[in-house]
Amino acid sequence: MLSHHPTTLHNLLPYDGTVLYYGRIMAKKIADYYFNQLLANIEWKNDEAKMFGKHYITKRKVAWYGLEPFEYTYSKITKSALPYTQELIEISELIYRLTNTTYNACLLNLYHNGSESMAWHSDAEKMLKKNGAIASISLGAERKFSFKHKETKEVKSILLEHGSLLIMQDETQSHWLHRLPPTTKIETERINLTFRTIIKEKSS
Ligand SMILES: O=C(O)CCC(=O)C(=O)O
Ligand SMILES: [Fe+2]
Repeated sequence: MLSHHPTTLHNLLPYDGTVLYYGRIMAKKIADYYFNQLLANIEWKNDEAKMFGKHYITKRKVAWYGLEPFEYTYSKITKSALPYTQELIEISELIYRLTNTTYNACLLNLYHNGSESMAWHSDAEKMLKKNGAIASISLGAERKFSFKHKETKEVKSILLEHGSLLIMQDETQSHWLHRLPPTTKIETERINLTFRTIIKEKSS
């Protein structure tokens, strides 16, 4: 079920990148189903980070899955991807049907409530395909999501609905930061899936 025809999608960003919000791409019942399945079946771990020689553990939980056991380094911690679960296979097929784009890995985040957030960053790690698209699926609590231009500091925000799809593509990661701001208004969980394309390192 596609709520918006692709030709009616408009770019949320005024320049230097493309962010397309597809809105809710599945019925509420289906979104509820995936939320519950992912909550139960994903190997959620507390995110760890090393900064200035200190070791931090976040309340937010994360998981890393892929079509191959890709190693992914974020917050200076390297993890090997687990094989896609049935739900990840189905959701990636749904994204393919809507956008005609494929991905080979998925980073998952579990925010227990509005106090858990993600700080300003861009997803431009070396192992990610340069200017490759990132497909973001949101399930559970509706949260605000913001973009900030690295030079002009212009901010654009959007509400990410239950069962929705957002695509970040083109130069977005080079010119814009994004974040999931904390909020005191949300007391329930949100799951986010970002499908990405990992490039294999050339063997020398
Ligand atoms: O939770 C979100 O919507 C965004 C997560 C994100 O930006 C990331 O995992 O890189
Ligand atoms: Fe991100």
